[in-house]
Amino acid sequence: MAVLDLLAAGFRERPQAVEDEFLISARGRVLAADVAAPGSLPPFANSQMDGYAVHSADLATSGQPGKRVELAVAATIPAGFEPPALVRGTAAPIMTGAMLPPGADAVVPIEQAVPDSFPSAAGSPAVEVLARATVSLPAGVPAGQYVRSAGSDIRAGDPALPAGTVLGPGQLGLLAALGVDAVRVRARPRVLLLTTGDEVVEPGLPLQPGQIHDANTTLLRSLLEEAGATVLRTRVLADSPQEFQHRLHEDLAAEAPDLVITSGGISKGAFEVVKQGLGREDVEFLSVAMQPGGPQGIGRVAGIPFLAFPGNPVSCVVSFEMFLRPALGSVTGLPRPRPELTALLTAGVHSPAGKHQVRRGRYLPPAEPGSTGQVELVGGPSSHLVHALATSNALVHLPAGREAFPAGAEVTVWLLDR
Ligand SMILES: Nc1nc2c(c(=O)[nH]1)N[C@H]1C(S)=C(S)[C@@H](COP(=O)(O)OP(=O)(O)OC[C@H]3O[C@@H](n4cnc5c(N)ncnc54)[C@H](O)[C@@H]3O)O[C@H]1N2
Ligand code: MOO
Repeated sequence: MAVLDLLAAGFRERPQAVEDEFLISARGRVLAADVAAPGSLPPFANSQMDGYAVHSADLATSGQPGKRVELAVAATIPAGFEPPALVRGTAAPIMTGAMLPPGADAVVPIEQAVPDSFPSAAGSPAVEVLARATVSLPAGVPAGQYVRSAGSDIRAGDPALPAGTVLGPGQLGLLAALGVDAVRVRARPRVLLLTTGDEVVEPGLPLQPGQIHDANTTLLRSLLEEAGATVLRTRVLADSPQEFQHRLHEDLAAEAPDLVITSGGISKGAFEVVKQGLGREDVEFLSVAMQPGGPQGIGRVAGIPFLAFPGNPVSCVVSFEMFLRPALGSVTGLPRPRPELTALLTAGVHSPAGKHQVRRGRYLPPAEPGSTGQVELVGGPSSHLVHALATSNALVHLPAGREAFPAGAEVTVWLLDR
């Protein structure tokens, strides 16, 4: 809740909370305003089949079923042309998607005609091909048969998509069909992501003794982007509080983000760069009764929302999922991609009584739909276990106030792989 208040206030204060995005790069974005259809779909009555456009009255039933009618063949109507009116007593070869000629009110598929195929159009001028004297068609064709009438999908001016719609392929396809090439979407929260630690080295660079590769930047960037935020800048900063403070203020002055996230440097050691560097800022460092993700920092730096996550990679993930993802969802309008289920533990486990422990696990769906699945814990509770994280598909909640969870105990899991 504190994180949501912090983020929502900051995001609302930002002048550009919406932006225009071309359709081609709008997948996954959230519509900021209702979109009304600028035109109808289909825009004109057209044929649903390759066949003959007819006046249904010319094929009115006047005898037994199976009766056929011979009609004179009119000029062919390919897709993409505006045809002349259909003369009574004639049938015009028409292709799927081609505009129905004025007067025609039905289409007979080519399969029901005699002959039941069109001559090849290769090399012929489009509208003059397929000249044939007459065609035999079945009688008793109802008006409207195989006609896709104008506006039968959506009418001009009708609501197409409401504000708040998440733009997936179907929604983007509709907008494209309507001729819309850009949409107003909610702006993405912009994040400055700082990782700290003298021991932390970018992936790809060699390690000296005592050093480790930076997992947190990649983990947190991926989580942020998946949750609809954009990362303005990332940095790996050394354990110098002065340099940390200097760089942070420099970055904030260059381009103000909506949120700053740091990882590391906030617990009880001698070199807690974030804690020491922000001594005079409006940031509170606290200990949450959660494991991993116990040490946390929250506040504002130069008025900008600020969160400090602990340095262990799994602590970052758990902090993100518990505190930041719900708050980000509220400001972006994106749904939470973490289904919450109940599952039965495959083996018993102990958890510290005073803490909400979040373990990693593999969720196994139930054999019978409607019954409860199982979850098998992967790795131990320690927050450095990135391999265990990578081979898990769920976070497993062991709530505070209970120490023993026997095999078969019901627990809440959040699925990670959706
Ligand atoms: N005496 C105490 N020691 C510790 C406590 C405590 O309460 N008392 N809390 C422990 C817990 S829990 C955590 S979590 C960590 C949090 O410490 P910091 O936030 O200060 O993080 P660091 O010390 O900088 O790093 C912790 C750990 O994570 C590794 N790390 C840091 N950054 C990265 C990165 N970008 N990629 C991969 N790994 C990273 C770092 O090397 C450390 O191993 O404190 C405990 N200690
Ligand atoms: O709380 Mo720490 O985040 O266990 O690793």
